[in-house]
Amino acid sequence: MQYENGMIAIERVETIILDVPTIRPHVLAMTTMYRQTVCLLRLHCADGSIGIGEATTIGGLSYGDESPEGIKLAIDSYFAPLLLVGDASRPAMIMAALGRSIVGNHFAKCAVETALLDAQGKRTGLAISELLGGRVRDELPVLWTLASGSTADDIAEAETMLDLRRHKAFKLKIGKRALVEDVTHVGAIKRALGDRASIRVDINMAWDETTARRGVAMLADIGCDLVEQPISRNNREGMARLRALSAIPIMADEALHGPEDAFDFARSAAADVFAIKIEQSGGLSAAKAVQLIADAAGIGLYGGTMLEAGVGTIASAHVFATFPSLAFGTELFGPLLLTEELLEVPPTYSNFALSVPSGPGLGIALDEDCITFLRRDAAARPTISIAAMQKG
Ligand SMILES: O=C(O)C[C@H]1C=CC(=O)O1
Ligand SMILES: [Mn+2]
Repeated sequence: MQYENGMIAIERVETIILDVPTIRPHVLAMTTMYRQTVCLLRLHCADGSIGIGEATTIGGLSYGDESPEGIKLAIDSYFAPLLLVGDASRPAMIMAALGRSIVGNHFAKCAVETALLDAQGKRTGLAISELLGGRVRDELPVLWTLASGSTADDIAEAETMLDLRRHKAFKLKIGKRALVEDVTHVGAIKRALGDRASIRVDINMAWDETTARRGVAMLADIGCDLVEQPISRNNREGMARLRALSAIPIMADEALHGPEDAFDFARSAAADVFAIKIEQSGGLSAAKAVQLIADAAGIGLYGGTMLEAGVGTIASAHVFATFPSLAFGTELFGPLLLTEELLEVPPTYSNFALSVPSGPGLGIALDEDCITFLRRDAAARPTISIAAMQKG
């Protein structure tokens, strides 16, 4: 229904769970990923526009407090009734209404806001980055995570990425093994790559503060450039103490759940850098608010990922493209970790950067055959093989 007063109804809210294998096991302190599970959202609007959004987590519930299945349930049961009475031409009004009625659920809110802005962009002819105030860059530097679980394989992978000119900054996932073993692993990779690459580490909260104090000093000595979330997301004072002692920047990730956390981190001088994630922040506008707080406080910025597939990655890219300064680049490599490409035209990675699409909305289209193939609820999966699909 298109209302006489110009309101545009949302006629259908569609959520789909997709399971996508990873190209290799991805070893993090809290889980090893063999696949990525995506909750895909489509908002079918009365003017014929369809907005798409994505909510993706890492390792089900092992990283944060929302899971893809839980997000689907929340959207189907609690978001949909509110969306179905909303005006799709007023995304901010809908998001404010959702904020009043639904506590938390940041990942689900992010998927909804992405889909609303995608539809709004399609109907106005503007890219999401332009709807968010305008982009200041068309390309984003992209790092790669070395997390195969083997030092030799990680070095070989990094050499390949450098040869391909795809990545020249690498994040190593540590915290699972003993401290000295981890530092030896980082040191071996740094020695092998030398000045050709920037090496950073992500501990994913696996250390206590005492271990972190030793670990950060050891990492600084071997040429590591950045330490991400070394301790619990609940230990903000510990982060401030580590930051005060550290010779290299300390970055907050898991502890940052939107503007309120960002404000408190800035006030407590508890991080040098913020890893901004659109899902953890509670949506694209909330991520923008985190950026503004960081800029005002002189905190450096890094564009983070929840290892989203194409939709969430491009939504993040639109937001990060609006950041005036992005001193530490981004890690928007999610689609490259997956064996299947969900988009009709894959994201472009070249010269160590991701190109931000410029078409209306997200500027992307889903590959419907691939979605049909990957959806968990497919009654009968098509017999066509993935290899055959890739050949076209
Ligand atoms: O940053 C995280 O903690 C999660 C994620 C981002 C890149 C990666 O490999 O894992
Ligand atoms: Mn992290």
